[in-house]
Amino acid sequence: FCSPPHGRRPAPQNPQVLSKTTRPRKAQSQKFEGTTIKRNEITGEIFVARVIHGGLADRSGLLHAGDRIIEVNGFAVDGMEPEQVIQVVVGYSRSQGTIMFKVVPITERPVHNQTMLYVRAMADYSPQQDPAIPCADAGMSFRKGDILEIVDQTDTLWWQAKKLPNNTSCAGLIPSTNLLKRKQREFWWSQPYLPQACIQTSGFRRSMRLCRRRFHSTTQPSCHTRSPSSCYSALNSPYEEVVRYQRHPQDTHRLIALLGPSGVGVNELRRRLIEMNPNVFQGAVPHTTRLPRGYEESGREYFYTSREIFDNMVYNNRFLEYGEYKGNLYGTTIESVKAVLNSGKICVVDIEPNAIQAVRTHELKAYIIYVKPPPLQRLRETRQDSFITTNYYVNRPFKSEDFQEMEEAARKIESQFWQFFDHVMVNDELQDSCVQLLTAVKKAQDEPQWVPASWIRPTAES
Ligand SMILES: Nc1ncnc2c1ncn2[C@@H]1O[C@H](COP(=O)(O)OP(=O)(O)OP(=O)(O)O)[C@@H](O)[C@H]1O
Repeated sequence: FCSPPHGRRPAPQNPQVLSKTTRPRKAQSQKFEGTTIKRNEITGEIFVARVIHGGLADRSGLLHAGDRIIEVNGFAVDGMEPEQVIQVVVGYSRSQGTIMFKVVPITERPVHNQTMLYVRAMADYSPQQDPAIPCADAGMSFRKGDILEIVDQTDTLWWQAKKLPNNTSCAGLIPSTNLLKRKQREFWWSQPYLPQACIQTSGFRRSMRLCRRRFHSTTQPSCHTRSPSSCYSALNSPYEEVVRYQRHPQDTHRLIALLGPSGVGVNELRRRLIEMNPNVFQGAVPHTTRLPRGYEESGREYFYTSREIFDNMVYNNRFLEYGEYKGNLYGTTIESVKAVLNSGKICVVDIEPNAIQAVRTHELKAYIIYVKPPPLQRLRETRQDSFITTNYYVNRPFKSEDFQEMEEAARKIESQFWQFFDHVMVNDELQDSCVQLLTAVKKAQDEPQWVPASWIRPTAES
């Protein structure tokens, strides 16, 4: 039982007496009864505010939202505070094990004709830190990226949901989309203005420009992505509707997008995956405005184009991401990725976080794998014989600062983009990581996955 402060008065009908036999040890939990109650402030009458999906009251089918509670074990509850009613219920269930409610059922029960809805949480939520929740104990916390099954949307403000994989039969309260948006808006306005709030990537991956990024104001490359608002905004929808999707063997493969902090090894992993089986995996050939070198062939290392054509392609939104490095433009087009997918191979790309929105589309159906660095000590041990390439040095040994920088970048990426990751792997031992990656890629192609509903039922926006 749990008690929100106020309530409307529903129309009463004939009183009924319902009894429940309970086990005393569970009596202190609101899940025990699985309802919340409220008091009509004018009449002092006590009503069932909501019945928690899967809770005891719901399973018994005896109590419904809007029912008026008159007595608990012969004890009249009119005029009492909801908290006092709860104490009475808890007291009786501890001492006697049996609780008898006398209720006046609501005349018109709300019709539950909604279909089951699954969503991916795009924000974190903790009922314990939400003073507005009608009952914190009945609330359900979630982290961004969690898949939630919405089981009841009758209340416009507070929905009932279960977290998947389903390890509990009883639902919890979560804020509705509108309510959570309102909370996010209020939070957003209460924050000081931060011009650099989005992750500022210094360039784009080595695989595209074949030279490692390094922060330096004069040579710092700029990076752009296809989506106009590439930074995930707090004002976007807090829940994304998802559906279970399994690729049909005749469909093109899902794009595999690897992402991680600079130097963590996404390019190495991508390269090894393709090398392991070039008949199955392939990268997308990027475009560049730089001149071809002696051994290079157009369409193999790069597609070489003039700046004018490149600009035109940017204007026509043909790039997933593009950027400038040392005076030359580089970019990966959607067509280049599609060409690999249409050839029947699995396209593997490494992307900057800002390109996430551009690959999460109906046509590419990207499966995003986040490559996380291992703890500092393991980084030191595993990267002893490895080299990084910077703007100043080609292949110099890793330094402590590189590892710290990698950890810091990982923290920022995770805090901003975790909800978009379909799979997270730690790049510790390289051999193990390759096996892990291969397994994840196979799963992405052959097993059912949660994907945005808009990919399957395309809307005007997708
Ligand atoms: N698990 C690992 N153990 C040891 N060395 C690794 C491991 N993973 C990657 N490396 C090495 O670390 C170096 C950096 O890797 P890589 O170039 O793939 O980084 P990256 O994530 O693509 O970053 P960037 O795109 O900025 O170059 C390479 O020399 C690579 O061989």
